[in-house]
Amino acid sequence: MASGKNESFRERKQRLRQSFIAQFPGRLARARELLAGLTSGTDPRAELETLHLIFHTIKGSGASFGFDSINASAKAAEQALREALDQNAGVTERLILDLDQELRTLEALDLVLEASPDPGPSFEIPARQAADGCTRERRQRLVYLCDDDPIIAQELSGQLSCFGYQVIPFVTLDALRHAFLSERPRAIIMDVVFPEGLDAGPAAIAALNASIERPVPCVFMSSRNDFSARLRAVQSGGNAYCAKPVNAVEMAEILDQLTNRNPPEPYHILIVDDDPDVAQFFSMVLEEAGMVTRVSNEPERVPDALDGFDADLVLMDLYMPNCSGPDLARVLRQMPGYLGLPIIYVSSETNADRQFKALEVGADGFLTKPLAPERLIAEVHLRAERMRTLRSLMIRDGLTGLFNHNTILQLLEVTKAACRRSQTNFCLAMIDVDHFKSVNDTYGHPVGDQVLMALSRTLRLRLREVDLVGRYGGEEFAIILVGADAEHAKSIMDELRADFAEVSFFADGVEFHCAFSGGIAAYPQFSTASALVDAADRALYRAKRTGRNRVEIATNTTEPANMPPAEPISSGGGEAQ
Ligand SMILES: Nc1nc2c(ncn2[C@@H]2O[C@H](COP(=O)(O)OP(=O)(O)OP(=O)(O)O)[C@@H](O)[C@H]2O)c(=O)[nH]1
Repeated sequence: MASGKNESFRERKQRLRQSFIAQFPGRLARARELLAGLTSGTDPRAELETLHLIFHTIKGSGASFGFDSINASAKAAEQALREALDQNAGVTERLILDLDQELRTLEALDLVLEASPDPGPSFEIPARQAADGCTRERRQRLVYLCDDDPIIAQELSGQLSCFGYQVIPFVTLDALRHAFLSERPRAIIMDVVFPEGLDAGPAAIAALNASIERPVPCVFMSSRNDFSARLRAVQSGGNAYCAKPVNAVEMAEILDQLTNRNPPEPYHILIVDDDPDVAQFFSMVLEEAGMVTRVSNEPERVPDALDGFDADLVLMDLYMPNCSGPDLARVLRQMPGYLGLPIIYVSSETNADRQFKALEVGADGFLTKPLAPERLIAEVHLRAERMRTLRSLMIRDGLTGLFNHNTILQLLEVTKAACRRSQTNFCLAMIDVDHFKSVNDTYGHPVGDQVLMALSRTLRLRLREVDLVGRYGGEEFAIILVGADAEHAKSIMDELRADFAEVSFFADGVEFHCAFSGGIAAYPQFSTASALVDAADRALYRAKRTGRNRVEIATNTTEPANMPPAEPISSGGGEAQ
């Protein structure tokens, strides 16, 4: 681990420990004061609750900052108070004596002495996500493809280049080895059977990887689909296996995963803890692991903190003044949008019954303090990842991976509200594949699906991160271009249209191309979501009516809303365009 980063983490941790040490006497004094007034107080239960919270916090924070000496006494005091509260036993002499004794032990501690030197973190925090994901996404990635059949090698390389990969085909293993020595590719696509032998492909990959430290990701492709071929491929370090004939769209998806084309958005974690030092400590650990955090020390502020944060997960303290973790979880569960938000308690509460009770209100897990940073990172990562997967299933279209119909409409509303506030332009573009029925009728539905997947990939790859792309339905797509006026949006869509028309599709040995038409409606000329959709749709139909393979801008004039009759697929060369 780089020492600079490690040192700064240690320094910040040290600062939080110092803050804990500085606050420790004050917390004990407050406990002493409450203890002295216990027998004469007007609301002994409330005072017992406050005392319980103080000892609980001391125990949890102390453990988090590595003060083991605090644990036994704080735990004993907390337990005695918990029992008194649970049994409604009130303030007994025994309880006061026990608390007094534990408090004396704590008051006698010298944390300053104990605190130095700081042992430092005993863990490695994974490196931050690279921040240049967007630039990298647009850069072409070098891939080697080796197949002794020159037609397959050329065809597949050509198709994959439409998906943003620079694919170099080789027809011999020797040529591949030679190229590998001079420049390392991001991935290799490898045939299995070569003139050298039935397993020559996997053997060559195993040999190449044996000579380097980090193996290059490899996808095997073969007309052999038997178990032993797949086993050999796995044993040679293959990451994926495609049976021939290879589908270029699927292969592109595999390459995306292997070359990490779309680095994931960092996880967004909200930390709720009434102890600012503990909250800061968790925040520091998670941010060092590349996550984005927001901290709230007051439960009543949590809804505001969640607003606009797009949290993947909430880490929540169990005992907080005025509003416990379970109460807060209940409040959130009753608010629109937070029903499925994962809530994980982080507490030094070890009693299984109380943990279970806290979970019953709809929380998702319990992490017990003290919590080693690497465990905190792993747990948060795992749960946030699962949340993302589930959420993605709900908001994305299964075929293309784009936002589904409902989601893109919701995003249109959200964009409109944000752009109204910031007085920013945006456009809605609706596009529709031309003569798509003919593609299905001529080449079959699965080939039609490939066209839709290829179009969605073109949109995802070429548009900016801030643009939002959804499958509006069937062969129609909706794109929200933030910050663009109508003319700018038209030039972007025209460029995309030209790119897409270049993509070669192959079916039954026939090459064909597809095109799309588009309609653009600009905000604030059309100022509601439904007016935008309506206007973009009408402009789209004008584009269809006036020849297809073109993009039109919506005007305020009334236009006919009916689709023109679809023309039959053009003959000659199998062109669907
Ligand atoms: N393969 C495939 N086809 C789909 C899907 N969703 C809708 N379709 C087909 O898309 C076709 C749309 O055809 P039409 O609306 O007649 O229009 P078109 O042939 O694209 O002609 P124009 O839009 O007038 O250029 C229909 O045949 C639908 O069955 C899908 O998910 N996959």
